[in-house]
Amino acid sequence: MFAPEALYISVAILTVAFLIRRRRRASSLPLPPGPRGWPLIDNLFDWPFESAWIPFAAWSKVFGDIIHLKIFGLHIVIISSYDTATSLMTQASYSDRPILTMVGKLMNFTPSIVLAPYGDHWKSMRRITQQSLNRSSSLAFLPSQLGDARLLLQELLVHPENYIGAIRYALGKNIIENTYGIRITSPSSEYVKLSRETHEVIQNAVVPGSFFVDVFPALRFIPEWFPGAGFKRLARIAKARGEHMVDGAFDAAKKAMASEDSMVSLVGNLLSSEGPKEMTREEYEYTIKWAAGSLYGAPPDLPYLICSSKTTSGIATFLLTMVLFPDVQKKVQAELDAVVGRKRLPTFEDRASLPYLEATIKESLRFHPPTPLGIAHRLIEDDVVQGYHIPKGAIILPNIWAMNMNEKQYEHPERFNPERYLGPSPALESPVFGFGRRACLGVHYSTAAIFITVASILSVFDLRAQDKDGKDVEIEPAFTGGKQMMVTCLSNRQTELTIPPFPPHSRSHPKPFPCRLISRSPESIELIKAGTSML
Ligand code: HEM
Repeated sequence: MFAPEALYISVAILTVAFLIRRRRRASSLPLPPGPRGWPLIDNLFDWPFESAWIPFAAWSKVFGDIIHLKIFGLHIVIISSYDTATSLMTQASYSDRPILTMVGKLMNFTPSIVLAPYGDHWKSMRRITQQSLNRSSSLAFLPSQLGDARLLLQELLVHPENYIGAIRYALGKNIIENTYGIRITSPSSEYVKLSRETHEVIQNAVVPGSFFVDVFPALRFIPEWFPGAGFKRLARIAKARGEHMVDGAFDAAKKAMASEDSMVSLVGNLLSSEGPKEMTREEYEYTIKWAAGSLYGAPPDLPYLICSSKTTSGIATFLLTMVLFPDVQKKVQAELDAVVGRKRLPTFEDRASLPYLEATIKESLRFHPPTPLGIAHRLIEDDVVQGYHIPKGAIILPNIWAMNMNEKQYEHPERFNPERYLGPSPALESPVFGFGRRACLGVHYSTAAIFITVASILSVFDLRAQDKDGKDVEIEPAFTGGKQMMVTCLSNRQTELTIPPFPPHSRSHPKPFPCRLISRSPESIELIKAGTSML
């Protein structure tokens, strides 16, 4: 007679046997190839200090698309192939993040979406954020994005030299308003200031080598009064500011909902709904608070909290390419003039009729991605890939920059050529928004922001490679690079990072470059001045 118990037991035994065998088999296989290290310190001295994506790309030509490095026992795997990254990083086992000590544990930012480990809290935050940021829901943000682009033009008319600061403020204002429904009226508004102040203390904390706890996570247990334990004091201040920022903005959003001129916001919409049945109201509000806190902010260089910074980097690279390649700029403007004309400013309705501009945006993101090494994932269990053993706990870094420079994928990848995205068989879009279950949640929102910002600027301004006196200057394009990466990995050897796996400098943006914004005509100036009243 058939006994179901016997079947269950047999299946369980076979599964365990399979897993043990797989594990044994996996660990008997070779690790992926990579530079040969030294005893004990492994590849410590191989680790590139500057713009690591470039030497990693050169190694991939020698070792192949999967490179292995080890630093004090920590396995790091760098993937340079789009197909391999896509097939691996969509799997649940590749969807964890490294655990952080200073920023995550001591400063308490682990509950944010970007840092949260793969698990229930992260899944709930991701689900509710996706509800508001998916393709159709993000259409609700377009009117405010258009309004902020018009305000930006007015600011650029008065202070054209501060174009990066003005763009950063416009994007940050828009995120805070849409997330919390709190009205932001100037760069000195409370929640912009709070975000900047939190940023200041965290920024100090992530400077590599400043704190031994970066390298020895166990030091976090020493008391604050102990000589040399200044980092504990800093962590305490950052934690308090972070809590004030995340909790304070959440409470302000609740108050804003009750006010007469309340704005539609992500937090407001979520709080108005019941939430999932399996969650208590308290759990649901905690999830909303951290989901919102993860999107919050205006200042740059805080990629683990501040999403608008990557959009600013993307726009800065676009503007750089416009001054580097004036012929492309002329073509973009010719298209804008043909579709929008010179008597009004662009709107989102024009987007589908501006394929050359869309192609130029895609090409500038490919030309230099805002996060050339993505954001690190962490492997939850042993795996075998192309006959190599990838050990549990390995840090997985996708080399997006190398993928964008792959000759097999892109003809003359070093050339800036928007045409590759036009025609019947356009090139592959660069994976700048990351991979799999952890892929960027802001893709629709941020591509809309990039479109309306650059379309608005180019319809009324010419961008020239000139100094402030109007003298033409040669531009040698240069991008910020990633000094922190080694400290990141050092401190992560116990899978507890103090420096994030995506430290400030893993976000890369153009180094300051001369760029003069000159209004295209007297009519352009009138359009800018009338811009917001025409909405
Ligand atoms: C050009 C602009 C942007 C770029 C290039 C970008 C890129 C990325 C990348 C590479 C990741 C990591 C994906 C991975 O782990 O594989 C990421 C994660 C994320 N992004 Fe963006 N991002 C941008 C703008 C934004 C904006 C504006 C928002 C919010 C409105 C946002 C929200 C997020 C969130 C919440 C995550 C974490 C996802 C998770 O860990 O589950 N991003 N982004």
